[in-house]
Amino acid sequence: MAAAKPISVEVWNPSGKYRVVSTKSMPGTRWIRLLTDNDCRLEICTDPKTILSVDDILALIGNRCDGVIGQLTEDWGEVLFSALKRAGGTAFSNMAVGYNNVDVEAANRNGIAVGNTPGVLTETTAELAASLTLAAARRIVEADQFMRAGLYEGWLPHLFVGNLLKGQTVGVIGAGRIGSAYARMMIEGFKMNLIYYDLYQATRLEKFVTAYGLFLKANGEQPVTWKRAATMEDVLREADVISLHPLLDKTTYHLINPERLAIMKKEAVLVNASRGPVIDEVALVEHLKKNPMFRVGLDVFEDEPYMKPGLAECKNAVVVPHIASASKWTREGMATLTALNVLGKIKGYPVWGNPNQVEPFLDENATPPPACASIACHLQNFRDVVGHIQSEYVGSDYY
Ligand SMILES: NC(=O)c1ccc[n+]([C@@H]2O[C@H](COP(=O)([O-])OP(=O)(O)OC[C@H]3O[C@@H](n4cnc5c(N)ncnc54)[C@H](O)[C@@H]3O)[C@@H](O)[C@H]2O)c1
Ligand SMILES: O=C(O)[C@H](O)CO
Repeated sequence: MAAAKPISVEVWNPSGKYRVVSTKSMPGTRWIRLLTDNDCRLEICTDPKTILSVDDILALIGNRCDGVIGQLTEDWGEVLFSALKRAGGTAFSNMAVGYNNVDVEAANRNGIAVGNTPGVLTETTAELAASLTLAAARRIVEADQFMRAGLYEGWLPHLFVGNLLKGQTVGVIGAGRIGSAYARMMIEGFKMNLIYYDLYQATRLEKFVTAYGLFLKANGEQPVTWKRAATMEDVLREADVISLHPLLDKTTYHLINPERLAIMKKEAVLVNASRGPVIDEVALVEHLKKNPMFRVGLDVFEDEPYMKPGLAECKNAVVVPHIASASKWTREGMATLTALNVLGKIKGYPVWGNPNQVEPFLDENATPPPACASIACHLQNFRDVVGHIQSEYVGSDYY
């Protein structure tokens, strides 16, 4: 096999015993300190390419590498995991909670633990989903463009009329950590009623809505209500706003398809901050064109970084470039968790007991616990991944 092309890196703590590679520079410095203070030589890729190819990453792994911090845009399969194993590596962490870019079986075959970053991005991502909901419902982007184009001539009764959220129904598909956080924001913030669909019951979320409903009633206001839908179609038929928060797997690929779009309300708002392929984007573009009152807010796209033809021209779509977890605190925390996942595995630490409670790892003023913060897939601990890592925490009771 031809030697892989060298790729530029920035080296920290050159004499460190363990070699850790990060395929990207990440926000903050704590993650760097945690690794270098623990005898790691850290190499951060400085190649300006946005998405590294498998060959680029092979070059980074080289002949000796203990662990890699990678990105959701990279294709982590047999080629990379077997190379990492040959280089003596045991640890990989995705800088993301979702790891649909990772072939966990290949990682398992090669004895590589796979880490992810749950919890630290829950509120940040839910807040972006809420922002997209408001932007789509109240036509913020269209109105902004109108202003900047110098078209505003004065207040008019029909100008950019949108949807009121109060008293309407918010539908959540995938009421896990982020879906539940989003639901709470929309219910508490806008007094919306909830209908949700998940494989598991979101008991804590249900209790929250019940208690909030009682509070409103006691104060002479219309109480909010909740319903766990028996089918996804029930959510799509009943909700005025629908936000998608499941993981991407075979069961959620093209979950929103032409048939399901057809049963949604003509003036519904659909939001996606999960993964692009959860929506059949070609069908969505058709639907947007035929139904100008139907609006979407999209953070993710089927063929990122591209949009399907026609989407960019749809005025009833608000589109942002996969920035849902992009708050400073969250991105720095994600970097910390990925570093601690890799470091913990290299040091032989146990897997942290609850991947939904990662706060002890994020305290800047304390030494993190001697544990792998969140390992989604591990040779001796291949407990879920397909059945889902958080299977011990089912009931979606994270939030
Ligand atoms: N846009 C972004 O930047 C961004 C940021 C964070 C997370 N995400 C995506 O959001 C996803 C969810 O993250 P999370 O932390 O809330 O995960 P989570 O595991 O807490 O929640 C996922 C929920 O989806 C449910 N689910 C699985 N299959 C389903 C199905 N077929 N139908 C209905 N529900 C189903 C699960 O039971 C679970 O409750 C991630 O996997 C990731 O892909 C995107
Ligand atoms: O899965 C994730 O974490 C996001 O897509 C990036 O934050």
